[in-house]
Amino acid sequence: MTIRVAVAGATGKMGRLALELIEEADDLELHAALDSRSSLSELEGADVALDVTHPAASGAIVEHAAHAGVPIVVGTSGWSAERIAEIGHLLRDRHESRAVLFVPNFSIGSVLGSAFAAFAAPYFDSIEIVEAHHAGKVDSPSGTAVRTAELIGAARADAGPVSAPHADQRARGQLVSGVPVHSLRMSGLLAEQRVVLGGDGETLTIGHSTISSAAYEAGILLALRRAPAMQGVTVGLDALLGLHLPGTPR
Ligand SMILES: NC(=O)C1=CN([C@@H]2O[C@H](COP(=O)(O)OP(=O)(O)OC[C@H]3O[C@@H](n4cnc5c(N)ncnc54)[C@H](OP(=O)(O)O)[C@@H]3O)[C@@H](O)[C@H]2O)C=CC1
Ligand SMILES: O=C(O)C1=N[C@H](C(=O)O)C[C@H](O)C1
Repeated sequence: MTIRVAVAGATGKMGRLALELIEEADDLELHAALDSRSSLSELEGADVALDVTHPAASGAIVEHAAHAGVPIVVGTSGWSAERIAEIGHLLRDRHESRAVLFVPNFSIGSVLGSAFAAFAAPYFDSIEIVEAHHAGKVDSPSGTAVRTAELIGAARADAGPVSAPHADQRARGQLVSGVPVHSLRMSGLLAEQRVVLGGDGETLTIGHSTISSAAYEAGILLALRRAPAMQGVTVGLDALLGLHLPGTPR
């Protein structure tokens, strides 16, 4: 069966990548390609939508897809846990069961890096995240860093909060789930993240570098193929990869 995909953000870097993947895949077909001037009604009738736009635009796109009964994969960053929870309420209020799949990072290596950090988190009281992105990225901290910090917080439900001394000083980063996150925006790179975990006499560093957008291809395809059969709000590719992270519902 062919899956008809509507791409919001089709003129952007991620959108153009998605169009190439859809063109090459036998089981995917382009339903609509939207840019900032398009009517959101173009999403309607698709088997699945992909949102890779801008944090300021993503909310309306997700809500339109939800109202139209179109499952949607949300790659756009800048979604907080609170806003994601609001989408869950919206779906429940409307008795709408179609999937809204938020994917903070389509890179399988990045998903694994965040998972490894969650597995290690209960064993180290000091944990900080340093993420670095290209200068064009408008949101900070990155969606990946927010997701990683939330997973660390969940994994430490029994161990207690991370030790983050002097966190009231701006240079100590932004606390997300109690984890200090430090954001760099600069030329010369695409996306990197380091999670540094400190214990007695040792540190453990879990690092991931995105060298090219090819890193996102497998995750985009996985999400587009699986979302049409999913239900409700899901965050991250972890469950789709069979990863069961500590402190998260099975
Ligand atoms: N989840 C993941 O793995 C990844 C997520 N991202 C995220 O994906 C998003 C897109 O990134 P990228 O492709 O690099 O961005 P680009 O700036 O290259 O493209 C943005 C796209 O969004 C469209 N757009 C911008 N503003 C609006 C609006 N108000 N309404 C509707 N469409 C709009 C643009 O259309 P127009 O041409 O008309 O301006 C363009 O098609 C970002 O949030 C980024 O952080 C990025 C990489 C990986
Ligand atoms: O804007 C980007 O480039 C990226 N955004 C996502 C994020 O906020 O984590 C994913 C990846 O890091 C690239």
